Amino acid sequence: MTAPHFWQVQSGIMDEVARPVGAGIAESHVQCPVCSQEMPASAINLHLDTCLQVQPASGVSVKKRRLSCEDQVLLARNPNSPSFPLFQKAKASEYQPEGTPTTSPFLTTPSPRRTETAVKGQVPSGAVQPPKPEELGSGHLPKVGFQEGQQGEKMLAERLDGKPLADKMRPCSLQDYMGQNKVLGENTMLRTLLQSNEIPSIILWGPPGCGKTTLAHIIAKNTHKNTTRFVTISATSASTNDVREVIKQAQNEQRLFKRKTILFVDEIHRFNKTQQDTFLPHVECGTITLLGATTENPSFQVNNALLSRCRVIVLEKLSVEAMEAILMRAVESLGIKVLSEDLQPDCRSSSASETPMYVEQKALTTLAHLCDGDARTGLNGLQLSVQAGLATGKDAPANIMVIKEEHIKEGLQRSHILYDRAGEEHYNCISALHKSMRGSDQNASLYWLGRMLEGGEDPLYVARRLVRFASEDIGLADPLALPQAVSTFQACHFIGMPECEVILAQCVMYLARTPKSIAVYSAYGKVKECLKNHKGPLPPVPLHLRNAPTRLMKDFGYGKGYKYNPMYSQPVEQDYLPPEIKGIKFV
Ligand SMILES: Nc1ncnc2c1ncn2[C@@H]1O[C@H](COP(=O)(O)OP(=O)(O)OP(=O)(O)O)[C@@H](O)[C@H]1O
Repeated sequence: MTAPHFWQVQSGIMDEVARPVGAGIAESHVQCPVCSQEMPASAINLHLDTCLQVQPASGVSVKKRRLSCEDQVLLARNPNSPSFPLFQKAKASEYQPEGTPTTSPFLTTPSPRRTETAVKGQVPSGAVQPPKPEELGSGHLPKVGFQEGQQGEKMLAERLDGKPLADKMRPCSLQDYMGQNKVLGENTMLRTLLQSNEIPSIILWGPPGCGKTTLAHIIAKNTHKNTTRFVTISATSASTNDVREVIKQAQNEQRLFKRKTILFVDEIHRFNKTQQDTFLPHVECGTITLLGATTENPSFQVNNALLSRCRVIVLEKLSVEAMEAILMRAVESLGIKVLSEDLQPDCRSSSASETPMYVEQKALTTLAHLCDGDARTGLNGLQLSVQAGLATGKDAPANIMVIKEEHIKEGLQRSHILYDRAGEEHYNCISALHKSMRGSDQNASLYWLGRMLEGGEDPLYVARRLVRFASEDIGLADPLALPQAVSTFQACHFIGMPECEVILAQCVMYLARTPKSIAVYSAYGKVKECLKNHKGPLPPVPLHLRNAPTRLMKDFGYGKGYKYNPMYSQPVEQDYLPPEIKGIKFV
């Protein structure tokens, strides 16, 4: 049986290889577009690899391309294996050393149409350009030697040009992936799975810059067999149609080429529930292995059904030690020398044309502390400092540039405080503030207040929480707390930031110091509980407690027998609760 022989022009989001439509139904046959030989659909992939190396098809340009890490790993394992990853994140593009043979037949320049229709934010892996200096990067930059003088300086500038240093330094292997020992150390579930090459669907949850995207790429590379391909999309830019297209392509790949798809969805929490639902059946049946990354608590942001089909791996902020190792690797790759405290820069080798660059060890340590476990912030801070050093380097004495602690601090001018006003950190910090005030710890209370305000929190949000606290945790132990908190809210409303920070601090200290009582809060809780648990219709309001504004109501007995307390000099014997719940105590 001969399969139809027209070439399907797929939408560009995933396509770089034209392939026969209709092939693959019950061991159908397809015709090789290069040598016209017919063969089972399952064999076309391997055949094309060999065939195209022998005789490239006319009209199919077999261009040399920068290989991604995935390709390199794949080729190292099996130089003849087909390789046509259909997505490649621009930021993950990797450096292909000159002269490395490219054996994949499908590494072609995409048609303009395909490029145009590419998923926003994605670069089809066929979008091949010769490597530009700013794109060089496979997690290791070629080192720059200062003995090359101004040329070395120029090369250093070029290395720093273009893509951010953090992207260029993205590790390709677990050896260069620092920290996260809790999830990647010996005998951890993830490491065992990686070793066994069997990867389930995973949600990587962690703060920005802790290495979620990087780890997903490493996982994909690790499992990259002939039978797997890696596709990435970002939930910030991909539409529902893009998701459907990815799934359709994954199904085709499964059906025609028996290849599974590992789909990396960055910022998966940005997809709405419907979009997340789209993945469900395909994750369930194994067409797609989902690797999702999120900075938000997945229990709130990821569909429960999807969550139950994935393992959640929690990544933490990178430790200072891990950050130091990451920075050191970048510094080495850039050819910058590290200056420990007792060492002086070596001027002897610098001629008038040379501008060697050094970085103080102390500056690196400070940067590792300041970037708050976010490797991207750390690497970009380093990049800025080096670039600033290069810009002013000409004036440096003896043509030596030393990056000092103060340069690093300037490079990190923006607030490095991690605080996501819309996300989990917002709730974590307000909870910490509430608990510190409850524990009457003024110091801690002020600290958490500062974390929020300096991170850009809305002061009125904090003020509203203080009003609530004044009642919930202080209540009648200090009835002045509530007016204090309400005044604070009003004052913040009048004045705004930054002036209102001291007003908030004053109120926080007052609330932390003052005595606490939850009597009101818990009593009202019991009332709610009583109403919720009441079986049958709620008891009517006793007649003597009812108001009787009309004659008819009076005739019905409303208000009858009510004892008006001010008329009595003695305490009045009277029931105020319905007889059905007489004697119940809330206080
Ligand atoms: N554990 C790590 N080891 C080495 N480098 C790392 C590590 N984590 C992050 N990096 C560096 O930081 C950069 C940013 O990391 P990555 O994109 O993986 O973070 P992320 O957690 O996905 O962040 P975001 O949530 O903001 O997308 C990487 O390109 C890499 O250079």
